[in-house]
Amino acid sequence: FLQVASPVPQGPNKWHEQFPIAKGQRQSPIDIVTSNAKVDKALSDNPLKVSYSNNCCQSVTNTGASFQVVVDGAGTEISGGPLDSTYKLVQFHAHWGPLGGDEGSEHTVDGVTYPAELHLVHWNQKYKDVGEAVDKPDGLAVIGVFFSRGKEHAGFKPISDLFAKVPRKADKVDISFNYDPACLLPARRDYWTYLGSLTTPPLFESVTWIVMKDPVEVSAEQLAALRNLLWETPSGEGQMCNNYRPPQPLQGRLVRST
Ligand SMILES: CCCCCNS(=O)(=O)c1cc(S(N)(=O)=O)ccc1C(=O)O
Ligand SMILES: [Zn+2]
Repeated sequence: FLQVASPVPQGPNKWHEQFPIAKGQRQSPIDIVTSNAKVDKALSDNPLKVSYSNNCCQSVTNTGASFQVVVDGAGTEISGGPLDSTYKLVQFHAHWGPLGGDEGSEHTVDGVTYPAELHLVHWNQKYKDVGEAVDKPDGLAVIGVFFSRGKEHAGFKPISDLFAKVPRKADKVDISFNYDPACLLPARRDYWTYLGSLTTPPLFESVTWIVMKDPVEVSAEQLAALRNLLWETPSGEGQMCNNYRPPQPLQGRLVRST
């Protein structure tokens, strides 16, 4: 009769016990100190090329840690900028804070947080699949887009409207409409880039981060819709929030800028 509940996931400050790489040399996220970022002409000489198709998004799932829009790789590629190879989009998700708060992003800019941060995850086509790429030093490229609170984002609405349909872990709904994830990128394509890691376990140091400088505006209602997603808390099921890792030591890494 002893109830053995499934262990509630440990917070970021405990991850190092099971994932020692949490204290590694190229962990993410980081605080981007804009005055230390180095403009690299090479990044603009070979501009980041984002070519997504508008029928690549298959479904939205509640992973128990975020929402995840699963993408089939057909034609959704990025290249150029800091990338030495072509990478394909596999999924996108986000991290966010408490209702109405201003923290929630993973990367911060001169110590400033945003209410949420979107991650578009891509894998290097030199590997046979994402499972092979996920722990290689050049295996992944993640585009980070800050969400700020403002007017409604028409492009994010079809996705944010689906969160109420996937309240619990492993819930999944198909995306039956055409959707081009490029609509989530800011108009100005300037970014910072540095070598880092996954921000959730297994925390592999396999990510070339491309963090867009400009946030995109989403409405308070769209940020609130993120809380239609539920997850396990120590006191039972609750609204998913504060699913972000705080900034990690830079360890002498260079952040480059367009
Ligand atoms: C085989 C283990 C896969 C773990 C990494 N998968 S992932 O899609 O890259 C990912 C990235 C990230 S992040 N925040 O982009 O580093 C978060 C979650 C996941 C996930 O799998 O849920
Ligand atoms: Zn993420």
